[in-house]
Amino acid sequence: MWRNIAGFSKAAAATAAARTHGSRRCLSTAIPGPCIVHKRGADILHDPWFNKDTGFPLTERDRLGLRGLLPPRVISFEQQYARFIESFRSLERNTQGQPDNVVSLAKWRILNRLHDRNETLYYRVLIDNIKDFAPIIYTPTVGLVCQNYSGLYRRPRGMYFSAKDKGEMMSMIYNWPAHQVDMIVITDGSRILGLGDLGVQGIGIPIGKLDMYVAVAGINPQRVLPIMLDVGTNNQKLLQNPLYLGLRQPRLEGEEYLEIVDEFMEAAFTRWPKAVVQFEDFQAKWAFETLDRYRKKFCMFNDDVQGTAGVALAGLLGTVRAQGRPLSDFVNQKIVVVGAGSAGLGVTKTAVQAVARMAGISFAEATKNFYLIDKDGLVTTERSKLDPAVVPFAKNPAEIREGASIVEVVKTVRPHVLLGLSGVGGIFNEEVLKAMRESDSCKPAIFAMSNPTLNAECTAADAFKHAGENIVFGSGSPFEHVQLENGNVGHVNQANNMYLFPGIGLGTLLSGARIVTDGMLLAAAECLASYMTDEEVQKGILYPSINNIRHITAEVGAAVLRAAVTDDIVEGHGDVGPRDLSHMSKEETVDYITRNMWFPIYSPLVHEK
Ligand SMILES: NC(=O)c1ccc[n+]([C@@H]2O[C@H](COP(=O)([O-])OP(=O)(O)OC[C@H]3O[C@@H](n4cnc5c(N)ncnc54)[C@H](O)[C@@H]3O)[C@@H](O)[C@H]2O)c1
Ligand SMILES: O=C(O)C[C@H](O)C(=O)O
Ligand SMILES: [Mg+2]
Repeated sequence: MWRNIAGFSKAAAATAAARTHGSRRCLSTAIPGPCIVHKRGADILHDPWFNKDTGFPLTERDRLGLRGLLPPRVISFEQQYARFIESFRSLERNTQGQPDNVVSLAKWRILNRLHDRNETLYYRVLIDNIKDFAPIIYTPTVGLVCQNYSGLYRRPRGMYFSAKDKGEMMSMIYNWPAHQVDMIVITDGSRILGLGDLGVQGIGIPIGKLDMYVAVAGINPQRVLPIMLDVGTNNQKLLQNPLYLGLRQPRLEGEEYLEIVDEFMEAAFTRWPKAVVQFEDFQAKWAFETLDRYRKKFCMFNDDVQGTAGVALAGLLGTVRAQGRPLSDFVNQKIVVVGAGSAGLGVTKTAVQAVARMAGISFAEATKNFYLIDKDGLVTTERSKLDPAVVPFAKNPAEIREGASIVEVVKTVRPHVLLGLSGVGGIFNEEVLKAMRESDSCKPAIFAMSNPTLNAECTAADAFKHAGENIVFGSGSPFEHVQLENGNVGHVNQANNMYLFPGIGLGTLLSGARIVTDGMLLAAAECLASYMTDEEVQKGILYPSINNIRHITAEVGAAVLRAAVTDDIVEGHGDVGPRDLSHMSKEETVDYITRNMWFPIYSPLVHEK
């Protein structure tokens, strides 16, 4: 058992993955409540939310005017499920030996077609097979999907607001057919994973993140909304592509840009005042600017800045535990962060704050053991035109020279941790990794957090091969565990914000918090950091298996909710008021959260005109 960084909450939650159920649209009951539908016949078959395909029982076929529109035999949900899994496995067999990209896109297509047809079955196969399917609907395949989006596009999903819609958004928002929206993920496509500016094609990211919200956090899929804010693109290849589906103009800048985002935020919160908005994959300058601009005004957070920071902090604390040292030793860890963008700066700032808090020193003093490297090398005070956001972390050039390379910094500093958020594949090369063998840590940690796979700073196999078999390893995209020469298995952690953003959104939503506070974000990180047992952490396992992600998400959601109560910003959710929330014990909060997580099962459909 260990105490967390703030020292106020208790350690490791049980890791047993409690399956969390909650019936469709009603709270968890053994028999699902009926679902009111305002359409009949073929219209129902074409609505993926209501459609049960061959699963419609005969009585429902009668009631809903479906008789004759389906083959006569009724197939059970379990049979439909098995049928889909079999077609997926057969696709795997039939594409063996084909290039990875071709196989990945084929898998994405088959899942996407199911999503378009039958949401209940889609989310059920996602939940039950999250380890296999997350890499398809999320990183890395989602990156490939975004790159090829204009060609893959078949039917719309989510909403598109473009620079041409200025002045119209307040009415456009009412075009969205669902009455209630709980979770919105928005991007402007300007920094999609490590793939750069993909313009309108970046819509794949909000779709993938919201799929995770449904599968992992149990957000009702009828209440999620992916948003693309198309303000143009600076990607010349896209601008020249005749099939490109976005605005063919350079990106708006300055006030013109902010006016578009302002207008969207006003429109969205006017229609759905209780929604939570997640900003995703905005280029650094707009990520920071919009976070500053909206975080006190709207219920929003930036996943790349804040979600990533929490996951990285949990990983950094886990690294200290993996060394067999007390958590208080975190203040002595030397940490090199490569990449000073929205993610790298968010991580560095949060980790420095944690050191300052633990050691009882100022933020400035706490930066001593942190080294920040960007595309021009080590950031020092000598650099001309220093970005104000990196100023607090700039080193004295007397310690190491301005612009020093990664390998130079690693050799000089002998860091405990080397963490990459640069978006540049392979920059933790053999020389850099070998230099980590001289680390002052008995268990050096390497986090290659950039996505997708080809943009990772190094592969898992190379990290264990060159940096040594005793390292702790984390990567943003999944890699296979590594068979080590010493007979052990080199564990690969997926250091990805997917372990936090679903719980942050869920806890915020179910508390009815007006805003997302630092206290809520810290609680999320602490919950993740304390989730693993000492025994697991000693083996280099810092995060739960993705198979347990629904469980950790409920725990994170509860931690976020309780922090919101502490910060006195909750307004309640549905029938549950702020007083009810504040009287819940920790266990009751987890129970409240899990009972409100949607779970895909067919409900009886009842037609109403
Ligand atoms: N694992 C996760 O959960 C997670 C979360 C957020 C972002 N990311 C990944 O992190 C990467 C960066 O995201 P971001 O939003 O910070 O991007 P960004 O564009 O804001 O920042 C990139 C940073 O990397 C630096 N850089 C570029 N080339 C470099 C080089 N050769 N050497 C050293 N530094 C270099 C840039 O100067 C910049 O500071 C992306 O690949 C993204 O997918 C991962
Ligand atoms: O999308 C991910 O997989 C993580 C992160 O948000 C990223 O931008 O890379
Ligand atoms: Mg992101």
